[in-house]
Amino acid sequence: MAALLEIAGASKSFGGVFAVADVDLAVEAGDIHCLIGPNGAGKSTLFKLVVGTYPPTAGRIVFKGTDITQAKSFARVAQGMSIKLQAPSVFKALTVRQNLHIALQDHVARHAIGTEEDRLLETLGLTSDAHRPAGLLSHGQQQWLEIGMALALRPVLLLLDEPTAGLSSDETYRTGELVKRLNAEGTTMLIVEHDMAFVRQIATGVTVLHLGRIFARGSIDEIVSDSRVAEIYLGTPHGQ
Ligand SMILES: Nc1ncnc2c1ncn2[C@@H]1O[C@H](COP(=O)(O)OP(=O)(O)OP(=O)(O)O)[C@@H](O)[C@H]1O
Repeated sequence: MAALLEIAGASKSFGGVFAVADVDLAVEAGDIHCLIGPNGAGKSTLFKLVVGTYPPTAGRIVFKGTDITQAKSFARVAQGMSIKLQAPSVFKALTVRQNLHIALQDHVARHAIGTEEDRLLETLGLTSDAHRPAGLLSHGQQQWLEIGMALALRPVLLLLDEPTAGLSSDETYRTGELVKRLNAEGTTMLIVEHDMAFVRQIATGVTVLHLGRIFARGSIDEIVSDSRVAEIYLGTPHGQ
């Protein structure tokens, strides 16, 4: 069976400099696939090709068997793709429930919104915070709320860009448990991440990008025991 997401020979150049070069990557339904690599490796650019921020310079992106290489972002979302970007963008003055309401109102029948809000609050562990302004939540809780807003679309593929950035180790662990719970409920994930303990907690497969190209791929154990991978991290702020 074809992969849920297939990236084939994808490249993206900015003024002749390749940020992503000839990348092949398949994400199977049910995967939690983590994309790692040193600063400037091309992770964010590859993500942007998947979500349609811009088209690739070359190559193809196929989602659920449909070529979406030239499709606009909204069309990709309509087909079941959802993304949570790194920078939090919750409405801080509104309550947690109101934030979820806004995310849900275009996707769920009006009479079912309350039930869906309750379900998401429970999933996110935010039931007791439902009536608090989102701006008063901890940074971790705001990240979870944003994941909840991305889930309002009931995506089959959820893309998370560094979901643990700025989180405490406890919040990071809880984010990992949330990711695994969502995956068990049927959401496939592609996650850009730097925190290797988090990657170990969640990943079913790992791809390492370096200088825009696929450098290594495998299980987390294969990746962390690969001395070539250790070498490309040496001297970077994210050295593990
Ligand atoms: N819009 C752009 N215009 C020009 N160059 C860009 C643009 N976006 C990315 N680049 C370059 O492409 C390369 C890859 O950048 P990218 O942000 O994709 O890497 P990354 O792996 O996400 O890095 P980080 O972990 O630091 O976020 C870098 O050299 C970057 O400077």
